[in-house]
Amino acid sequence: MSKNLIFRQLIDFESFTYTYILGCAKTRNAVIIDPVFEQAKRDAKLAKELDLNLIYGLNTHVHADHITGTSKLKEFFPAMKSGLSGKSGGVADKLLKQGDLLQIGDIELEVAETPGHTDGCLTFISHQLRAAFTGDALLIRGCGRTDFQQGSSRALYQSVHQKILDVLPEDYRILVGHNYEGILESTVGEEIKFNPRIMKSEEEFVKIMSELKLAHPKQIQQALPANLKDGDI
Ligand SMILES: N[C@@H](CCC(=O)N[C@@H](CSS)C(=O)NCC(=O)O)C(=O)O
Ligand SMILES: [Fe+2]
Repeated sequence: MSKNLIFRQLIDFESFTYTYILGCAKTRNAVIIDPVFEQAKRDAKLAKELDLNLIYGLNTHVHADHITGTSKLKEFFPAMKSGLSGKSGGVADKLLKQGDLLQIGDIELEVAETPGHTDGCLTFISHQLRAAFTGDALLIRGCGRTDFQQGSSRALYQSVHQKILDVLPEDYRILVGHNYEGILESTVGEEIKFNPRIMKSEEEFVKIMSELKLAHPKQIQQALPANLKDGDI
């Protein structure tokens, strides 16, 4: 990892959400990706202890299973700008799209649109960290469900292949939105070799996804309306 980067992964044990802080060691500016409302105090305390100034709070998508911490974090970092896909239907300080580059001190974060789990899913790519923050589009040995929020299995299949697995080097880290089995991260090469859903043909993938039959997330009724307003509850 580049010496100029500060990187932390945090977990919310209620929703098994991973939150990431990526900071520039020189300017001390930092971004937080997918923070959770109930963990905002913890995240802000850690950022301050690391002498980091959160300038962006990004959401990979409008989460269905927890309320985002982006609005709450502004109580601790009033100048922080939230970011969300312009195609999500939600509000944020910065509406992001394919190809946007976010500058965080000396760190650059590239925005890739990866719809399918929701129509406004984004993946954030850091070439300095050699990592992709995939949200729920690509999970470790899995992928996001496609049965609500304008989900589309075909769109997800194309997104994950065309924007992540077919184009990024095999050593790039895959930093996901959730893992329910305690696995922290993966790599592009590992997912190409072992992902049992996405490495099938598109037709097989569509069938697998239609047969998942998962229960809806417990917090979906509160989470969706709150997250469309940036977690401002
Ligand atoms: N049981 C959890 C929700 C589990 C779930 O639906 N996870 C989502 C990501 S959060 S939108 C998903 O896409 N899962 C795919 C999979 O294969 O597990 C709860 O009640 O919150
Ligand atoms: Fe999700």
